[in-house]
Amino acid sequence: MAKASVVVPEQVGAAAAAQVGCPCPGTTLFPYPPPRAGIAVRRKCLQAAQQLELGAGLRGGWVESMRASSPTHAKAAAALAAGVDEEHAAWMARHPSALGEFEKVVAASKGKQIVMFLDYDGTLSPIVDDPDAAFMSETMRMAVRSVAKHFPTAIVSGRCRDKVFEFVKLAELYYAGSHGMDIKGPASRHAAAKSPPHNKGVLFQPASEFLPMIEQVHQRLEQATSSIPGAKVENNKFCVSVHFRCVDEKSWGALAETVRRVVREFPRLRLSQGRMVFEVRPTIKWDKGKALEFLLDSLGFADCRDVLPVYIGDDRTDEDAFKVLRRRGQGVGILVSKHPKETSASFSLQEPAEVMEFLLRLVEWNRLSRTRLRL
Ligand SMILES: O=P(O)(O)OC[C@H]1O[C@H](O[C@H]2O[C@H](CO)[C@@H](O)[C@H](O)[C@H]2O)[C@H](O)[C@@H](O)[C@@H]1O
Repeated sequence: MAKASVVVPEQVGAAAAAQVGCPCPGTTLFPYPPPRAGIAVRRKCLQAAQQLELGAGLRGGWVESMRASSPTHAKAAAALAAGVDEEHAAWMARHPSALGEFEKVVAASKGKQIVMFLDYDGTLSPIVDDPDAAFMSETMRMAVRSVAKHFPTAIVSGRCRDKVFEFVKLAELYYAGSHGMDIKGPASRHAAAKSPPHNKGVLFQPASEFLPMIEQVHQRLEQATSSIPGAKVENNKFCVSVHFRCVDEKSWGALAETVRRVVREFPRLRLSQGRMVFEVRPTIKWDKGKALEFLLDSLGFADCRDVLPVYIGDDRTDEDAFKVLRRRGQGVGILVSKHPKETSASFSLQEPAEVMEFLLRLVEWNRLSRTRLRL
């Protein structure tokens, strides 16, 4: 494991929260130990594609970048054709399987509290054409439920929080929707009683002022892309996704140009790219990495050496969280990918089925460790 040692974590989450106006920086929002029931909380082309910032001069590279966003598309096909297994082997040596190296992962947690962070699409559910049909299997749900019984567990997704909850359906988890811009803790009668009815259990929404703007850009994007067959615009509350998975490749240039033109009308919004999707979001300095730190702080682990955050994700937006773990020198970043990708994660898993296996092994390992301690 690249970063097995623990460094003193800074209170970056609290500071970041303060930066965007968190009402309660440095405060423990989520009581710990975690609730049993009811307590209130992804070479060159790829690099160029990390951020399609407006005015970045990447016009010519947009379609290349859109191709690169589908690992099963150009890069993988080219790699297979050239028979470059070596590249894959070298990548696996740098990012070994979290299952193959399971003992190393759990050894890093010795004497520490594991906190689980799980991305949704491509991590807990397989990637499908229709974003509204990205269902999670019942067996995966049971695995996540078991993990949450042992460790505080959060879902960190680009999706709107309500939508990801509809898919996951587990009230005992922490949810960070809209790429971390909408954070909520587990359902708790006590906390709900204290919250205004419209705001039950909501802990942090650093981009609330952008809501009207997101509505506007959503409408403009729907209007502007309606003539492009297969384009789908998804309102994720504090951000908007424009999907091109079902758009004919010949129309990708036109779609990219359209999205770019619309987003230019909104200087306080920025454009980036995920897996066959454009992401439009506020320019605030908030991402999945900041959400991870916010959640750790809120759980009472701000200055704690005895915590091991484990973050599993498949997308470019998950890289922000992997970078935070590297910077802190604390935790385990696991990228879900069958293909070599530039990543700051230390380990890899190939697909959601392996994520499930990993989660179940973790539960079993923890159960056995606790039993051994009792004997
Ligand atoms: O952070 P995540 O939970 O991974 O969300 C990122 C985006 O995921 C969804 O889109 C992706 O999955 C779809 C369903 O498999 C697929 O059709 C699409 O091509 C992928 O990009 C979601 O629909 C987006 O809103 C999220 O931003």
